Amino acid sequence: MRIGVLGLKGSYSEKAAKQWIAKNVAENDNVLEHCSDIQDVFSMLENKECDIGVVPLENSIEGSVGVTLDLLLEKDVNIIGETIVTIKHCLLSKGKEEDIKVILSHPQALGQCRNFLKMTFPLAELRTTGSTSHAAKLATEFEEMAAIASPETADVYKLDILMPDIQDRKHNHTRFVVITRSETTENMVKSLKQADSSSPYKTSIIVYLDRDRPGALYSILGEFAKHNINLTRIESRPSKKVLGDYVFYIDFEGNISDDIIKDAIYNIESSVGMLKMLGSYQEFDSTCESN
Ligand SMILES: O=C(O)C(=O)C[C@]1(C(=O)O)C=C[C@@H](O)C=C1
Repeated sequence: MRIGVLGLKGSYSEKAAKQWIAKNVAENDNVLEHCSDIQDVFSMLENKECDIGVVPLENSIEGSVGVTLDLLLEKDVNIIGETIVTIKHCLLSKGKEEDIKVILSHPQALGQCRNFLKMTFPLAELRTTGSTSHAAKLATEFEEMAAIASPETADVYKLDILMPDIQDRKHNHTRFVVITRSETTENMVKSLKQADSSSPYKTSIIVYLDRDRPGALYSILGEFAKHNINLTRIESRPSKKVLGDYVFYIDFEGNISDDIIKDAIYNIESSVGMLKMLGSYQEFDSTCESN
């Protein structure tokens, strides 16, 4: 299987992909296709240059990854899995702490270390890169550059860990989703390792209300309440049509093959402008977390 991941060798997305493959993919001849940014993962998938893609969706400190949310709506893809990676950012460089003038990383990682950067390197220039591993690779070129990336990345690019654990909160987790082209979803899901029946399912949808009216969102949420379906996440994103117009990303417990879920979706679909079914997939099981 060809798996599109964000970033060069050593990125957190690569770690997420390996973690998910180990649990869910039976075949051994898997090839990781390293993409320079999140758009590239979606494009490679669309162009059939990979079979699945692994992209970051949300982080416990910085929140949603907007570009992933937008592309989940725009592209003809489904979610077939999720995984959560513990993020431990380090400051990596081949120079010394006092020499650092430029700090590079993915915008999400810079955001997760915002207070650290302001307190410790108030004068450093911050530059964004497509991934944390790309930042690490660039930092190998100049002693005055440092990258924010994982400790494993230090080994890959032969950089020193100047400071470990620099994110602003002790606990830092990123949730990644595994995506496929819609036309291959069914076969792809069939080819995965036999699911452990005890692990619960989760379903993700995107809803556009179309017409702003009192109680529109309330009536959608009411369907979930009426069917006793537990929501795990709700997030709004601009529709990009006019200011103040939103699409809603909703995750909830249950599988689209369950009758109560089908029933709730049927009722919601008939009262909204658009409903995109992203997919039902097994919830990440934190009891088997490997990192
Ligand atoms: O740059 C990477 O290593 C990534 O996999 C991207 C990413 C993200 O977009 O959230 C993944 C995990 C961390 O939260 C920081 C960056």
